[in-house]
Amino acid sequence: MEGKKILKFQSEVKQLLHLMIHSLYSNKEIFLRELISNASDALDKLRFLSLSKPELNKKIQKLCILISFDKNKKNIIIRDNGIGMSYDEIIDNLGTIAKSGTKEFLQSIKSNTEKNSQLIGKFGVGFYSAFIVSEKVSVRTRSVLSDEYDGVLWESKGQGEYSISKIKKKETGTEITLFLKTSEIAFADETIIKNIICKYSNHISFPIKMEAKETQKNKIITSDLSPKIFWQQINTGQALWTRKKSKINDIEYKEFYKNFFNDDHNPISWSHNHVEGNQEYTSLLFVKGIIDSNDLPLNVSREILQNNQITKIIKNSLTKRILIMLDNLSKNNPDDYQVFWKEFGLIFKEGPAEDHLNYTNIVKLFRFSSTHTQSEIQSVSLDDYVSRIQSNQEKIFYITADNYLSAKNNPHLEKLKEKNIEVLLLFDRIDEWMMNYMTSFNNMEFQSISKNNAYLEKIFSNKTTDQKKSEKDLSSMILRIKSYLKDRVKDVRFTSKLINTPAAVTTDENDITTQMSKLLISTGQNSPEIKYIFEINATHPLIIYIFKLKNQIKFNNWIDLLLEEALLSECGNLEDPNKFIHRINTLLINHVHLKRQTRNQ
Ligand SMILES: Nc1ncnc2c1ncn2[C@@H]1O[C@H](COP(=O)(O)OP(=O)(O)OP(=O)(O)O)[C@@H](O)[C@H]1O
Repeated sequence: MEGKKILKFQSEVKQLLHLMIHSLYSNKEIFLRELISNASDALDKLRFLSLSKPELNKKIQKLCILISFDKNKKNIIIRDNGIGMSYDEIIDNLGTIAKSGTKEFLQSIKSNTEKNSQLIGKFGVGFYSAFIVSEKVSVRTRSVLSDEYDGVLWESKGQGEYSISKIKKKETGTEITLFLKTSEIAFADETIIKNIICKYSNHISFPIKMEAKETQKNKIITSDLSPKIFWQQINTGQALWTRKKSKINDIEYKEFYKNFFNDDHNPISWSHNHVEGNQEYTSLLFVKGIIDSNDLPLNVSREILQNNQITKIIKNSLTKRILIMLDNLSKNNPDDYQVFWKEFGLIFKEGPAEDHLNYTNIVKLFRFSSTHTQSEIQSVSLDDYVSRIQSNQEKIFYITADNYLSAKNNPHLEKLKEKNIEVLLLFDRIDEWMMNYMTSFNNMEFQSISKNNAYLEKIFSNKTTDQKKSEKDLSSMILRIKSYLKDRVKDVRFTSKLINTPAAVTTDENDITTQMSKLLISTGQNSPEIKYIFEINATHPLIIYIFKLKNQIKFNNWIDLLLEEALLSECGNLEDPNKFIHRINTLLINHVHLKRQTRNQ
């Protein structure tokens, strides 16, 4: 041993170690998963390095991870013949935290003490988890690029400092010895170690071997009378996705997902396929997924991989597969699909704009709130909508608003509700933008009911005799309003859309909608000013009352009030709310005076 140095851990490592050791760590056994995963990474790195250094080829013939234990010495040893570490690398890797993920983990831990133990499971916390069960950890390592006198011994009790010295090490690779705390000595046990490996590390593609003694069952033919030690492979050595679908049960898929992706929850669904043909690959998809193919180039720069023709073909077919998987889930297990939609619906809504190729299959998976279900829960599919459509209905109606209640109570819905025509209620912020791309379904166009349009006119053209008479009687009112409002509105007209509401505003077919304008403004862009069409319900008692007003000032005041009400309902706010409040108060005072006068007479 040469030049032993004592060095201090970076302060974040100290924090992490403190947490590891003192937090309520219910899941102590994961220390082995983390160390095996590091060993497996080290083997992968060596394999990768050998691509550019053929002299390392013979080292990659027998890559493996060896685990041994000694109950009496209270230790567990994890060995790999991977890439190893040099003196400087070990200081960088085991003395500091360079990974942003670990920093993020520390951050979340600090602000969320209650969920600490849950959180630890979510992040791969790596090497330092060894200190959960060990009072001392010793690492003997030698980089494949160093000679035998450049081995390194790193030791620490996990209390703020570590020692480091140069040693002679014959083999390249890393050997980690865990000196177990007395309270954790139970981990030095064959069955326990085997179970942990099978639970967390079965999918590791390198053999994980354990020291085993000869027993009656696994007798080795030997002339020697003393029991033989040999290395027994514990993991199946075959990644889960490479096994036959029929030989894997649901529990294995679920456990694999949770361990591989560091997730506490079970996957909602998965799709496991082996494809043969021009390209051969296996995929196991949980939205997060694994693709295993020998056809991909070994030169794994992300750009090269993404632009590769084979990657593009695989990507296209996997997108289709995921859409089929979701479609099956939505049909066979709508409750689980609802969980998916709640979590990912917003992202999914980017689909029509981003992926024209799969447009039909994407929009089929959309779920909406509608006037039929009368619920904020987005559960209506476009197929559901079409199945309930009226015999003469040619379009799919929708309305966009800031939230469910303003969509549901929008006055534009009044007549449609009476006619039993279903309307989709869209109130996610992305919806208005999405509707620019979601133009049709099953050859039916979408139609916003707050936009003026010839088809909507047609739907409402079937006016009652009362309505026709009222509109005829009140026809002069339109001109009177127009000459007062002038260019404050684009047009004034009668409407038969409304029942309980005296007036409403709509936008012209080719004009920008209120929601789109709001979206532009909220993203810091300029929005053109909207000129609304002011629509009057000629059968409403208030309109009939106003029509009869001879006093022009009073008439104008009422028209202002109706326009403000309509704008408030459409936009959710007013340019000058105080003016509106003042107007209402004046009208109320007049009303009270009038009542008093009548009583006094
Ligand atoms: N057996 C090993 N052989 C070679 N290098 C290793 C080994 N174990 C750890 N290392 C080095 O130490 C670094 C830190 O390990 P640590 O487990 O803390 O984090 P990580 O492996 O980068 O991430 P994760 O949190 O996902 O495990 C690794 O990135 C690797 O470079």
